[in-house]
Amino acid sequence: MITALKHTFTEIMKRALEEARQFDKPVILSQVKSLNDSMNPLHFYAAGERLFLGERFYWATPGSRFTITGLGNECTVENDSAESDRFGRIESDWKRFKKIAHYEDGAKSHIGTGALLFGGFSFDPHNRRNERWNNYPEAKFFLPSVMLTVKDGVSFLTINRVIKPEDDLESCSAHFTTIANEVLTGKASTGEEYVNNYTLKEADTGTWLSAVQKATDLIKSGELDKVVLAREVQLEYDHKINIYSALSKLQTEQPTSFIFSFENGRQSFIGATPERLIKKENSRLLSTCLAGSIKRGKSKQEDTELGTELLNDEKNLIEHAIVVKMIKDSFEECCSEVKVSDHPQLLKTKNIQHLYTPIEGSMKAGYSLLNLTEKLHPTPALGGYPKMAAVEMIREIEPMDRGWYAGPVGWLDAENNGEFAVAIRSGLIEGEQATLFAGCGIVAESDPQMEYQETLIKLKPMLSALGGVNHECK
Ligand SMILES: C=C(O[C@H]1C=CC=C(C(=O)O)[C@@H]1O)C(=O)O
Ligand SMILES: [Mg+2]
Repeated sequence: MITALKHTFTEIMKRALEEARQFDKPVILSQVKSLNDSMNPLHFYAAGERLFLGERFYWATPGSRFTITGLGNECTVENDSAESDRFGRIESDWKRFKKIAHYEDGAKSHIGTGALLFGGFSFDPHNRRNERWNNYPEAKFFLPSVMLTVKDGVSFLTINRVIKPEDDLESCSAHFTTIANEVLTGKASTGEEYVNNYTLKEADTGTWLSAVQKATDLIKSGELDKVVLAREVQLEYDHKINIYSALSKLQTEQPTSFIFSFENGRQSFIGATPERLIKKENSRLLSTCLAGSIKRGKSKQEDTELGTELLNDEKNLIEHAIVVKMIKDSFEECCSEVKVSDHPQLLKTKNIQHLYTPIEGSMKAGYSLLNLTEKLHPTPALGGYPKMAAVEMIREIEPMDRGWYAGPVGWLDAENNGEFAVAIRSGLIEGEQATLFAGCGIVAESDPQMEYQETLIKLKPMLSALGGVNHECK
């Protein structure tokens, strides 16, 4: 529970220290201020490089209406459990912390301020591991040292400290003062603008096409209804990739998507995903069924015609309906007042149009955000249907390790409100190298070459953000 008290911050710190000593357990103390001048969240991210390189995150909802930017890591909540309890363990480890928040300068408790965890989950803990994902375990979250939350143009600064029984008042107090001084005066270094010289490698294209063919055969023989198969491409630059510049481009070019970055040591996992998995605001739950795709038109008229074609295309409608059914069934189990429309709409991003059905409900007692995340993941937009058969088929025939691609990425706060998106249209970046991922829902009517073309469109947002928009994959 967050406790907001009208005491001076020193008194609150003393109380947090006493509690830590009395129960011999760390206490999270959060100081939240509302800022008079709004801050640019990406500049804040860039300014954090000097002190917090390797421990930063960024999250922006479509249109940047809500952003959280975290710097530093007060504590990591993680597990490498291959069992289904990896979600529940994050929740119980997080609940175990006593949290005390102090809201200053008229700031009130807002969802997404105060103590908050940001991170994500891998797609499939049972899949083989590629060593590039070594620092991304099955579940990993950071409690930032300092965080900027911007909601509808209003900025809040949260400073967190994990207070341990052996801490003293002076060092705690110095932590809050130093961080506030550093981040409010720090200058953003946005890095070098680069000329994009890179080479692109597509691994296993033939293997992927055969996998799609095999999947359609198995679907036709009745083994399952749908499976999502993904592939990866590797980019090698002649300079270090500028993450700030990539995030800025994603933000400008993909305004209908969630923009995220999880910087973890020397690697950053970033992307612009149009697909929300789950959002919880008090008892209100929202999810998005997004599956079925077509390219954008070159003219307005062609774009509308393509959209109409998608809305009436049987193969894509089947791909979409399987997702709606699964999410609706899960919502009906966990929610009252489930609302879902009978027909999909179109969701357009810069490069692609999708079939889109939002779904909402009022969460029943006994469920939680991470509960729902576990229940939904992977939806048939990322895994397939039935779930287990699809995930097993992916393990068997997809020629790669997805790591965190297509897994849930997002945040939860002290009240267990929060939001997760599915980490598609994404890439893992380290130094001069990037690995980008894209997948497609395969149903009986799928044609391998058409699905391959669909992956090319899905790679475009990240290729463009990294400066390679005109590259045509083979
Ligand atoms: C798996 C991906 O997209 C999913 C989300 C929307 C549409 C999809 C499709 O039409 O195939 C995919 O299910 C991806 O972008 O890597
Ligand atoms: Mg598709």
